[in-house]
Amino acid sequence: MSPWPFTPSQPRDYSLPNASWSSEMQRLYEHYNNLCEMETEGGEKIKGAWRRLPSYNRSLKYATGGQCLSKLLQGKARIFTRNIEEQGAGFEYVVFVNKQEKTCVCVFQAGHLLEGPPGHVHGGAIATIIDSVTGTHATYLSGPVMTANLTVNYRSPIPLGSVVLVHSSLDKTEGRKTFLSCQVTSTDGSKMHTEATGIACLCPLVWATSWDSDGQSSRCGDGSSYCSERTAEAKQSPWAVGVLFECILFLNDQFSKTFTSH
Ligand SMILES: CCCCCCCC/C=C\CCCCCCCC(=O)SCCNC(=O)CCNC(=O)[C@H](O)C(C)(C)COP(=O)(O)OP(=O)(O)OC[C@H]1O[C@@H](n2cnc3c(N)ncnc32)[C@H](O)[C@@H]1OP(=O)(O)O
Repeated sequence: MSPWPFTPSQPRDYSLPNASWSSEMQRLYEHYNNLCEMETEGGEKIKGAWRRLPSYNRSLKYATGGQCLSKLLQGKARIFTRNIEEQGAGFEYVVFVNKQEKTCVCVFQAGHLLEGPPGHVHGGAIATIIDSVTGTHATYLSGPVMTANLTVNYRSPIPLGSVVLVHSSLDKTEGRKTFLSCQVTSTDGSKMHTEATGIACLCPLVWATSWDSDGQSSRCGDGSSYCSERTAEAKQSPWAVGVLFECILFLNDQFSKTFTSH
């Protein structure tokens, strides 16, 4: 037993296979997982182009937020796509990212609780998985973001219980904004189910704190008054500096837990 009473228990990683996964889901998981590790001619294992991102049912329990921040946090909060206990009933998915190509793919199996039209997946559930994938992809590329815009075109219905691929790709970055495109296709790529575009906006605090002491931004360098105003505001009041500091620690912690730990 740990001598430190606040050591968090190891959270369940929902991106790993479970008994509800169909053979197609399992096959695609293994396909992308194999691309995460390569074998050299000498038989040595090295990192591949792809990475599997772990996924948890809550973001805050495992955070190291301080006193001010913890007052703002919701103890009962759960990640929307991971809040159904029954395996296979809701969103079963795993996200892989390709750093070099700046692309991202999610293998998604839609459970029976996601029904919209009879026997098919609800449009809101489809938008949710797209938002989660593009949001995760943008966070991986740019840092913690909020979705500012999501435009969805539904092309053909997704049968309930089926497995589909959700592809996300980077179109461009512009200041605080990351522009992404997303397609939901059948697993053999022959059928287009849904197409979407989205704009993810870097969280204001992270943006503001990316300014150096000389007022130059490490991210945009366009002299935006937004950033310098926020930084100046934060510097004026001591409590704000505390909260700001805790938020930076928290975001940094979330980011590293999600994207750099395995
Ligand atoms: C807390 C983060 C924790 C991160 C943890 C990381 C771990 C990741 C782990 C697991 C990932 C799970 C993944 C889930 C992902 C889900 C994502 C969501 O569903 S987010 C919820 C839905 N989204 C909202 O509720 C946003 C509500 N909107 C806002 O808060 C603001 O509007 C915000 C922050 C988006 C922008 O507001 P402003 O006041 O900061 O800045 P302004 O000046 O208004 O906009 C900045 C730029 O963006 C453009 N912009 C804003 N909204 C736009 C829009 N709708 N369309 C086009 N452009 C827009 C503006 O024109 C401006 O552009 P110019 O810099 O001037 O070029």
